[in-house]
Amino acid sequence: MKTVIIGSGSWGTALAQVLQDNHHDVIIYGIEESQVRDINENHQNSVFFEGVQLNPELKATTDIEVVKEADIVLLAVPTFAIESICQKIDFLLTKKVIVINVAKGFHPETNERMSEVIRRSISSKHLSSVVSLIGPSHAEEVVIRLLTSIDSVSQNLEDAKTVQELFSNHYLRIYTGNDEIGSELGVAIKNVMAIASGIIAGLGYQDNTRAALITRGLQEMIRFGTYFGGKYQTYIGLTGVGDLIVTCTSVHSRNFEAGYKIGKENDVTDFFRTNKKTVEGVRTAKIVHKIAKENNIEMPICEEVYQILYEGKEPKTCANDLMLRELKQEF
Ligand SMILES: NC(=O)C1=CN([C@@H]2O[C@H](COP(=O)(O)OP(=O)(O)OC[C@H]3O[C@@H](n4cnc5c(N)ncnc54)[C@H](O)[C@@H]3O)[C@@H](O)[C@H]2O)C=CC1
Ligand SMILES: O=C(CO)COP(=O)(O)O
Repeated sequence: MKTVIIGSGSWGTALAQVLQDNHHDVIIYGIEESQVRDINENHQNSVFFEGVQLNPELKATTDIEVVKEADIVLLAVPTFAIESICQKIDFLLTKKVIVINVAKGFHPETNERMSEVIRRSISSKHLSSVVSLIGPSHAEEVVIRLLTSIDSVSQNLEDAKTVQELFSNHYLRIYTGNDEIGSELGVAIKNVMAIASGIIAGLGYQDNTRAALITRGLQEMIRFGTYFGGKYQTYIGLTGVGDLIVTCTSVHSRNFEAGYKIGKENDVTDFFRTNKKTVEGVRTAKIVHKIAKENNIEMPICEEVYQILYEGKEPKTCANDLMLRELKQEF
């Protein structure tokens, strides 16, 4: 089975290396010629992983026609690019493929989850099923083969198992699941919580505050996810609390890093002026704000992050408002 990974960024490269380590037939398609050359000639992707030597067998190409040979296509591009890349490959696919999604967030205009976008954008004659391969996994750790566990989630459990077997090895353990809604909503919203976690760290708060944020953030994820049909159980798993912990506490998290800068400066202006990284939680905060409002779902932490990012509210004031809002029973 041949897998084509679309996207030569950090996660696409790390996951391609997993398949190469597992001796599967895999190639990366990238639009950045310099990254593709770096992988092929230097066995590095130095923009993302400074000083890391990749599996020397790993290959990349700038030729999109390579998807014609694919049995499995893994989309490792940011959420905003998923629809356009699906439309592009749909013209080229010659048979039914499993499409693996790893992006975390929503379509920027329609607010659909990633699996929904993919099913709408690739014709059924080319799509066997969509599998989301998601969970607590910083590419920086997977690429140096540090022990990691994530979920292979699909409405089609057989295809989820195929993906589980393909990627599992001594440093990456994959579980299967079929709660597509709960899992995809969980990994999207945790990015907003990671921004919040960075903000409180930037403001100078410490461990008590972070523990409170993670716990109450999880409650918001459960409230939102179960409202739309996600299972409660999913939120005590890898795509719930697991991914929430890793992004709220890790130095690798770009969402945390963004929040930290905003908290430290007590202002969002410079972040928007300078940021060039993929920080999915920024767009997700806007979408969650809209959906929560329309459906009357209480999301106080997400709402404060939205206010900071889009309404110019001062982070210090947000922290204060969260502490002093109406007192509640915990459950
Ligand atoms: N980096 C990580 O540790 C993890 C990332 N993710 C998710 O994976 C998704 C991708 O993120 P990263 O790889 O981290 O981002 P990245 O910023 O490291 O790389 C994104 C790559 O996508 C490419 N790209 C953008 N538009 C494209 C298009 N139309 N066609 C082909 N390539 C295109 C860019 O050239 C870049 O190489 C995000 O939704 C992220 O939340 C999920 C788990 C872990
Ligand atoms: O999703 C991730 C880890 O599970 C990556 O997090 P960041 O996008 O914040 O770097």
